[in-house]
Amino acid sequence: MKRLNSQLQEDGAPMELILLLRTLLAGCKEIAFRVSQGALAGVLGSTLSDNVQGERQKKLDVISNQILKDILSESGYVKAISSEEEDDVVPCNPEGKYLVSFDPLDGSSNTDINSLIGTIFSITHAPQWMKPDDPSAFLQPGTQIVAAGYVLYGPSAMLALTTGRGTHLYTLDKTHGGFLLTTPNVKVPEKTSEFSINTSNQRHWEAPIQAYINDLLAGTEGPREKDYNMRWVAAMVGDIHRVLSRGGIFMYPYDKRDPSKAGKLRLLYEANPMAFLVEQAGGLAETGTGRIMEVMPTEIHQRVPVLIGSKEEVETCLSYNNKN
Ligand SMILES: O=P(O)(O)OC[C@H]1O[C@](O)(COP(=O)(O)O)[C@@H](O)[C@@H]1O
Ligand SMILES: [Mg+2]
Ligand SMILES: [Mg+2]
Repeated sequence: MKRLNSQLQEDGAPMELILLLRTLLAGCKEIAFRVSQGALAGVLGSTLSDNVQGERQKKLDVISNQILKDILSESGYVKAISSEEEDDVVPCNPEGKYLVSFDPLDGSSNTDINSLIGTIFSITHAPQWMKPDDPSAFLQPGTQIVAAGYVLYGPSAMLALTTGRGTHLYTLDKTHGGFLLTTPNVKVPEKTSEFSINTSNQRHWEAPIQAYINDLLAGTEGPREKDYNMRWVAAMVGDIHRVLSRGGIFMYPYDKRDPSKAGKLRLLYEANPMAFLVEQAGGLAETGTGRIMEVMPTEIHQRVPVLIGSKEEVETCLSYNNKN
């Protein structure tokens, strides 16, 4: 099986980007090991502190964040880091060519129930004008991303990665510790009968989303004349991996619980990297009013509504905006 390195070279990735990705993934392998140790290593449970998102941090949030911060800041390739778990950007090597944004541990509510969790990341060029502690350099639209991916810590540790030449899936071979290419150029089916949304928020959704979901739930008796199945992993990395693997629509739309927030999921750490991966696999990634990757960020912890997945299903969902 092909190794990560040769696929990245085949995709024309510059050597320094390949070395940065290998460094980042070495951190993810360390996280995969810590996660697999679970209670044996005392990594389960919560800390006593809340992060800038206002969420109680899990021990694994803090551990994963520290592992990635250390390995990236020592690498020399990175000018600065922005993390879901850090209030501000973390300055690294002033000569570094790249910026890395990451969600060190996605699916935090799953850590203590041994369910799916992962790490999500994206890489952009570091503007020469920027000072390493300048957050404005991170306010680049998703169209500027040069590499994005996630590592899913599941029954097997899997990597989904794109450098803009398709999306490939790799599996971590624990015998020699390398990621091997298991699905090259994965394609998201255009049609699906599977949707993914936290329906406990239904009463807070806007009317078009309410109508769209009601029609899915109506099945063959309804206007869609087809039965749909529902899945919710409560970890975006797990739900998007299912979408990449067999199609579907994953949604975390705007809801009225907190009108000051445009959604729950973070643009830089979650929505943009997942949008790049799914678009490179032939799917769509929308906010409801436009392409996620064209959103011009205004701050590093910005949230956006998310509708991602099978092309025809996302288009149908968006068409409900025009219905009375
Ligand atoms: O608890 P809810 O409303 O189901 O939200 C689940 C969503 O929240 C998240 O867990 C947020 O990510 P973090 O765990 O990194 O904070 C997503 O992975 C997931 O899609
Ligand atoms: Mg997350
Ligand atoms: Mg997280």
